[in-house]
Amino acid sequence: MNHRPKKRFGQNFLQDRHIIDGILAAAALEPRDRVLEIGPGLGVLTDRLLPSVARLHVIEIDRDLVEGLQARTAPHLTVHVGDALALDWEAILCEPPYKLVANLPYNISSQILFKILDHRHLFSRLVLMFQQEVGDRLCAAPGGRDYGILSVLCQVWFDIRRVLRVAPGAFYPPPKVYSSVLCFEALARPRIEIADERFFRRTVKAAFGQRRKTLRNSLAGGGLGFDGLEDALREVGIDSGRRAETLSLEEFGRLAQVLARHVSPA
Ligand SMILES: C[S@@+](CC[C@H](N)C(=O)[O-])C[C@H]1O[C@@H](n2cnc3c(N)ncnc32)[C@H](O)[C@@H]1O
Repeated sequence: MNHRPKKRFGQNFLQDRHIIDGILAAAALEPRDRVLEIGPGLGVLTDRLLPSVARLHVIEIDRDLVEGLQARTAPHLTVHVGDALALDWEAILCEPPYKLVANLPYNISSQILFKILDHRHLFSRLVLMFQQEVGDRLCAAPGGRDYGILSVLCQVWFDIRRVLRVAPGAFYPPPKVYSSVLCFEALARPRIEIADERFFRRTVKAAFGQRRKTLRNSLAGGGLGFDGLEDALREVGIDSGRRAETLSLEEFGRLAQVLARHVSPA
C-alpha cells in the first residue's frame, strides 16, 4: 500500500521484525485473549495479533488507513475509526479484561496514559511503545529527576518494566529519538491504600506542580496548603521542606490522607 506517513498523527511505522516479535512476546498472548490495539496504522502488529487472539479491537484515527484494515476480513476483528482519546472505551470493550498493545503516537502518550488510568479496570496487561524519555519517567524510582506525576500514578496500579529499547531505524520514517517498549502488569490491588483517587491525583499533581520547590510551597501553590501543614506532615513522618521527587509511593499515600483531612475535596 502506498501511504504517505502523516506527521500530525505521529506515524512512524514499525518495520523491524525483532521489535515486533519482542512486543508480542511481552504481550504473552493466549488464544482466549481479547486485545485492543490503538493506532494499528498499516497493520504490522494487527496481522501478528489476529491469529493469536480470540477478539481484536483496533482504533485508528487516519481514515486513509481504515480501508486497508477493514480488508482484513477476520470475523474477530473490529475496526473502530476515530480518536482513541475521544471514543468511549467502555462501549467498545464490553468483555474485560483486555490486553492493550500499541505503538503509540508520541504526541498523545501522556493523554492516553491518563485515559488508561481512568479505565484501568478494563485491562490486565499493557504493552506500549513510548519515546524513551517518557519510558524512563514511567519506570523511575524516587530521588531522580525522571520521577514525576506519571511515575507515581501508574506505579500505584501497575508493575512496570522496560522490555525493549528501540533505535530510530526500527521505524519508517525514523523518529528523531530512541523509544522504549514497556510492559504494564495490572496489580491485583494498588500498592498503597487510596481512599479517594481523584484527591490522590490532585495531591500528586500539586506536589510536582513546581518541582524545584519544597512540598510546603508547591502544595500551597496548588491550592492544598493550610495552617498547620508543617506539623501535620511531621506527624506522618514527612518533612515539608522536602521536594516531591524524593517521596515514595507510601509517602504520597500518607500525604494525601493528611491533606484530605484538612482541605476541602473540591
Ligand atoms: C506510531 S504509528 C504506529 C502504527 C503501527 N501500529 C505500527 O507499529 O507500525 C501511530 C498510529 O496511531 C494512529 N493514531 C494517531 N493518533 C491517534 C489517535 N488519537 N487515535 C487513534 N489512532 C491514532 C496513527 O494514524 C498511526 O497509525
